[in-house]
Amino acid sequence: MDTAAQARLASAAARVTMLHVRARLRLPDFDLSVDFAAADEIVVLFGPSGAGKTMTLRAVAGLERPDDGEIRLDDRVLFSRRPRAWVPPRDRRCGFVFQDAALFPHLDVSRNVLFGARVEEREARERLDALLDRFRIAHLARRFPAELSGGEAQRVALARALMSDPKVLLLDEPFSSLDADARRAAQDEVLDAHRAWRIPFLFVTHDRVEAERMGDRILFLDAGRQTGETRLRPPADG
Ligand SMILES: Nc1ncnc2c1ncn2[C@@H]1O[C@H](COP(=O)(O)OP(=O)(O)OP(=O)(O)O)[C@@H](O)[C@H]1O
Repeated sequence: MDTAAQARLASAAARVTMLHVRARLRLPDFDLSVDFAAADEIVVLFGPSGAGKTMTLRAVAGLERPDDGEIRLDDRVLFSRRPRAWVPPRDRRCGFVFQDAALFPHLDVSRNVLFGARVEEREARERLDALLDRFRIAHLARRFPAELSGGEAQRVALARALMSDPKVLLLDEPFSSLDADARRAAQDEVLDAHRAWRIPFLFVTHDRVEAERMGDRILFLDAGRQTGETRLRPPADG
């Protein structure tokens, strides 16, 4: 990768960010109630189907409005019940990688990634090239989503989410449709990206092996409640 572009990606990553999530959300069957913080680490949200993992990510991204609580990135309040505060999703600086990649079918790989851009065109082009390179998808730049494998599509989704220079990355069971080999490769890709970006990653899975492979910390969720927490790796210095 071009060294100037690499440095630019890395400098965006150098900022230390702390995400604070305290949210209560009324759901049809139970109240979701979560209270945790994430530093520049990978926090896995782990639990059975319907536990509230996706809803937690959606609340952080601003796709759901909690009934109570506060969500904060460093000092910036994204949501608060009292006093009232609400930052719309597009201004939250949260990258989101969905279960099925959710690429725009009518846009090629380059345009899908560029869609996340928040900067002027020349800089966006430079970031695009660096990200295509980093995620080994430069040779796929002109292909459309229907012409990609599942693993390639998720690499494009990851590049698109990071294109916006997010302060937090949300990943909702991103690899559940991949076979074992592709899944392992994709997990390595995310671990590698986390080492470079050093921002909080919230990673949802209901696969125990994946949770232990990916997480610095695992938060256990069941029927909307946090039922426990395990730290797998010590916090990074500083
Ligand atoms: N759009 C919605 N409107 C109302 N309730 C919903 C909606 N989406 C999900 N729920 C409910 O909220 C609860 C939490 O769902 P959520 O999708 O967060 O679970 P999850 O832990 O991510 O599960 P899975 O592993 O199956 O994706 C469930 O009881 C679900 O039925």
